[in-house]
Amino acid sequence: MPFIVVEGVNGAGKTVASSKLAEALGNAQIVKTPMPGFLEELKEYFVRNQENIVARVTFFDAATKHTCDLIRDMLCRDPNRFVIADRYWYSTMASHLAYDRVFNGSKSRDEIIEIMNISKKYFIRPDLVILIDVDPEERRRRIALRKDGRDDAWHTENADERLFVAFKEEYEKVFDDLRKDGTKILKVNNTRTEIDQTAEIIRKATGIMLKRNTA
Ligand SMILES: Nc1ncnc2c1ncn2[C@@H]1O[C@H](COP(=O)(O)OP(=O)(O)O)[C@@H](O)[C@H]1O
Ligand SMILES: Cc1cn([C@H]2C[C@H](O)[C@@H](COP(=O)(O)OP(=O)(O)O)O2)c(=O)[nH]c1=O
Repeated sequence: MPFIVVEGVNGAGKTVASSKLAEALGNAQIVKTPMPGFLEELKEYFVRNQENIVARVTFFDAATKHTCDLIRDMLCRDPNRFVIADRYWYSTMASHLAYDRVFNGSKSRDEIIEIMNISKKYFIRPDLVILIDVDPEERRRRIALRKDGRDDAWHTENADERLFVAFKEEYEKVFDDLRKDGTKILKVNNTRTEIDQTAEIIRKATGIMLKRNTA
């Protein structure tokens, strides 16, 4: 039941890396958090809403649970299939703590952690979590190259480097906890490598860490 999560800030290269990894693994399916089509209008509302961070995190938590339920079904139907999640619980935790810090002076920090720790019990634990990192300048360059130029991690005109820095710092804390509970973590810096080089690093490391042949 191989379940892999790909995490990273927006523009890190999660989507590209997930599809390259799925290609290399063969029998693999990619899911997203939130899944396209999951309560889209509400998602748009909450993506714009930075004031009520507790309502926002509750929505994204439910979206993550929805993705998790799909993953469970997929893994039950075909135990040999790899499922790759482009964002998961860790995004929801880290992004909302970052939001709260930058926009609300960490007013709701304890509440976000409490909500997320309740929901954690319902989540399937991944076999491997891949964290893709990218330096700020390169991330800016890649975001600017996007068709609409939007920084879609935040979908907001208030998106700025403070959020990016806070998101990365919160990811680090989330990953410290993850390491303590024994989850396998692969950290890859995607700043100075070409897409195919990054894909190759991830393919090889995934094979070794999951003891699978990914050649
Ligand atoms: N190693 C790389 N070198 C150059 N461009 C990259 C690299 N990895 C990803 N990109 C580009 O950066 C952009 C963001 O990648 P994407 O996979 O959409 O990121 P994410 O899903 O994390 O937001 C895309 O245009 C992608 O083609
Ligand atoms: C999981 C999660 C995602 N998001 C955001 C990140 C994206 O902007 C959006 C997902 O929208 P989507 O357009 O589906 O993904 P992307 O643009 O990254 O390919 O949801 C949160 O704000 N909080 C969360 O907890």
